Parts: sequence; structure tokens; C-alpha cells
Amino acid sequence: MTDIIKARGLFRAFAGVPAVDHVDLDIPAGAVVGLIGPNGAGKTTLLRALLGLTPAQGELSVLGRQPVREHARLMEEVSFIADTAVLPRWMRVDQLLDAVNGLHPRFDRALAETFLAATDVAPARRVGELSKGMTVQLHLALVMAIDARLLILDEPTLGLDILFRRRFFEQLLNDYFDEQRTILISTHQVEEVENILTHVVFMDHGRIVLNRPLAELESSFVELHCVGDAVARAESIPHVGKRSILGGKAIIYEDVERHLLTPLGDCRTPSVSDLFVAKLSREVRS
Ligand SMILES: Nc1ncnc2c1ncn2[C@@H]1O[C@H](COP(=O)(O)OP(=O)(O)OP(=O)(O)O)[C@@H](O)[C@H]1O
Repeated sequence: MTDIIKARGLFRAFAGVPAVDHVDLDIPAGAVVGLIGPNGAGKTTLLRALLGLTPAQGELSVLGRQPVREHARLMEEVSFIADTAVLPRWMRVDQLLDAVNGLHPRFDRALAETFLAATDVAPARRVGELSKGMTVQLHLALVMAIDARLLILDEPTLGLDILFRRRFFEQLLNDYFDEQRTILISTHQVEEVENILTHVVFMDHGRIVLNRPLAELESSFVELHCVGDAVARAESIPHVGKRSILGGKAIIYEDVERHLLTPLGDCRTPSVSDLFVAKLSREVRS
């Protein structure tokens, strides 16, 4: 598979404090990548660097282009949702569709209208009158109607209720995704996206702390649920993290022989969110 994004030693600091700290990243075409990290981890700065919206040191190629130098050409093939507040509040929805149609060569107005027809967003409403959820749906309809090779979503569902969030990701997968496109979603709501991802990238303090295809998590990580005497024995085996469960501990291991763990309790693959908490607590401790 070809890599859509290739970064080597990417670095961006603000007032001497690194926000993106020597990041190496390869994203293959056709991936749905979750960029997952706590507040201030550097996700937005990394995405802005990928889009050529902020300069960064190091080597970077997105769709074969240098994002800052070839920003205009890159944006013809990239679509992105940043903060929904960027939509002009005074415009009517239909005027906004006209405006995007005039601005973006790959925008399909009829397709955007089809997406909007399934929502409560009426063409005659002003953007400023829409609820937060409707605004996100409008934004999503706009970006999904752009025939882009790379879609970048920065916290796309922030502030939305659970119904809207579910619908958002469902629509994204059903109506937008195909193997020709790559989607990069930044979020800290891990549970919501873990079912749709092909790759997870954990970021903390400007660094990538984990970058794996989801299918590989199963072979690399095990979560052991153990109780009683087994807990002390399980804790003596080097692990990534642990948490209390009813009557015992859930302990996550990386690259440990399974035969060491199976006598101690139930083994399973950790959820992305539990792995995230385990990995990040370790980063904080070390
Ligand atoms: N324009 C800026 N000027 C100064 N500092 C900045 C700027 N943009 C980001 N930072 C700093 O860089 C660090 C990373 O911020 P960034 O917004 O990239 O994190 P994030 O992972 O997107 O966080 P969140 O999940 O809270 O949105 C933070 O410490 C932030 O204060």
C-alpha cells in the first residue's frame, strides 16, 4: 500500500515548548486512522502541519506534496473539518452551498443537497440559527460532497449528543468511505471511534506513543483479568498498565508469551480506550 502521509522528525514548538516533538508517521492509503490523545497532546498542531496551515521542521509529504509550499494544490485533494465555528453565520445554507461550489473544484452540490435532505437543516435557514448538531451535519455534508483523497477531521463531534455522534460516524463510514480514501480523525472520545478505525495513533506531549493497525493490537497486547492470589503473580510480570476490577485486577501486557498468563486468569484483547489509559499513564509515570 502506498503511504498518503509520510513524516520524519516533524517538529513544531510554541515559545520554545514543543507541541509536535520529532514525530515520525506513515499513513497508508485507505486507512481510517484515529489520532487519539489527551488535551494539549499536540493533535491539532500535527493536523495543521499536515494541512500546511502551520510551518514545521522535518520532512513531510502529504499526497506526495509538501504541505506548506504546495498548500493550494494539496487542498484540492484534501477535505477537512476543523472548528465548525468557521462557517459564516450570516449566510443561508443554500448560499453557503453556492459559495463552496464556486470555491472548490471537486465539490458536488447535488450530493451535498442529498446529504442535507436527510437532516433537519433546511436550505433557507441561516447558518447562525442552526443548533450545534445541525451545524456539524451541515459541515459534514459539505466535506462529504468534496471528492477528496484525504479527509481530516479534528474533534468533529465535540459538543454533540450521543445520537448525533453515532449518526455522524455511521454516515461517514456508509456514505463516504471507500478504499480510495483515507480518513484521519482526531479525538479524545476513544470509545466512539474504535469500531470504525483501521489504525490507532496515540499521541501525548507532542510524541507518538503508539502507532498500529488495529488488527495488530490483538497479537501485541493482552488484558488479563485475575483475582485472588493470581494478582500478585500477574503483577510481577512486566506490564503496560493495570486497573482495579471487581475482586481483582485487569492488567495489560505488551508482547508477553500467552502461556505465562493463561494459568492466571482470563485473557482478552484490551479495548482501545483501556489500552490508551494504560499507555498514557505509563508515559506520565516514566
Ligand atoms: N498558536 C499557538 N500558540 C501557542 N501555543 C500553542 C498554539 N497552538 C497550540 N499551542 C500549544 O501546543 C500544545 C498542543 O496543542 P494542540 O492544540 O495541538 O493540542 P491538542 O492535542 O489538539 O489538544 P486538545 O485536545 O485540547 O484540542 C498545547 O500546549 C498548546 O497550548
